[in-house]
Amino acid sequence: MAPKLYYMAASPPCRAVLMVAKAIGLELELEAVEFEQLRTEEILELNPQHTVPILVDADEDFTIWDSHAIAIYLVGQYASDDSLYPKNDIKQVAVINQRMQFDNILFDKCKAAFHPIMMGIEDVVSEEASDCMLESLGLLEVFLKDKPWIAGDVLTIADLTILALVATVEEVVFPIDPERFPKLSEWFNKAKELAYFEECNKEGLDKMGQLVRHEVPLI
Ligand SMILES: N[C@@H](CCC(=O)N[C@@H](CS)C(=O)NCC(=O)O)C(=O)O
Repeated sequence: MAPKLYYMAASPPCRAVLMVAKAIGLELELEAVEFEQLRTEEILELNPQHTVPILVDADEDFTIWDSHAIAIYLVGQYASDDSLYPKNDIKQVAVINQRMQFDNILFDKCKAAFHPIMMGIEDVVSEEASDCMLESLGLLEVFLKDKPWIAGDVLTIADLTILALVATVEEVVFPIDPERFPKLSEWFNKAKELAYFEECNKEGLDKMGQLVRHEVPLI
């Protein structure tokens, strides 16, 4: 039985997991959930933190949430090789984990920017929130200074988790300025060419754009 992913298309962490599954050629059973379902008994039983993505791998009697943890599990359990997360290379694992921890920080900054708009409290991303995002993008520029991918010489799950978020920033706030962020821009253009990028992100990016531009109500 295919592992089941509870997801929302608009959610960057969910899109990151979709990309990881595609990257390793794994078919998932997809269960789309709405925002207002997240605090139902069914979801809270799976994830008391009431967030998506959530992965239920019934064959393995295993449930896990958080996009980064799910990505590590899927690669370890189902990938034919471990290049996306080389678990025996402890230094590379440490760098990938550090980058994914940074992804959480960037996620919080994006949430601070988008949430007030999605909730109808503000109309546009505030200058302060925008500056915070720009500061984080600047750090990504530093990570990419001497290496082509976020955690080094090869594509890893850190690229895929950060990619889903950077694509969202580009869609709903501002384009990644190649003058200001040349390395990030180069990485982003290359990552968008991944065969599965469009398929995993298009619907969610469109939806996110509509949510932030008030074209559809959040709830
Ligand atoms: N660090 C988590 C973040 C997950 C997260 O916050 N997901 C949002 C959607 S983008 C969510 O489910 N929010 C609902 C809530 O917090 O109640 C991950 O990477 O999976």
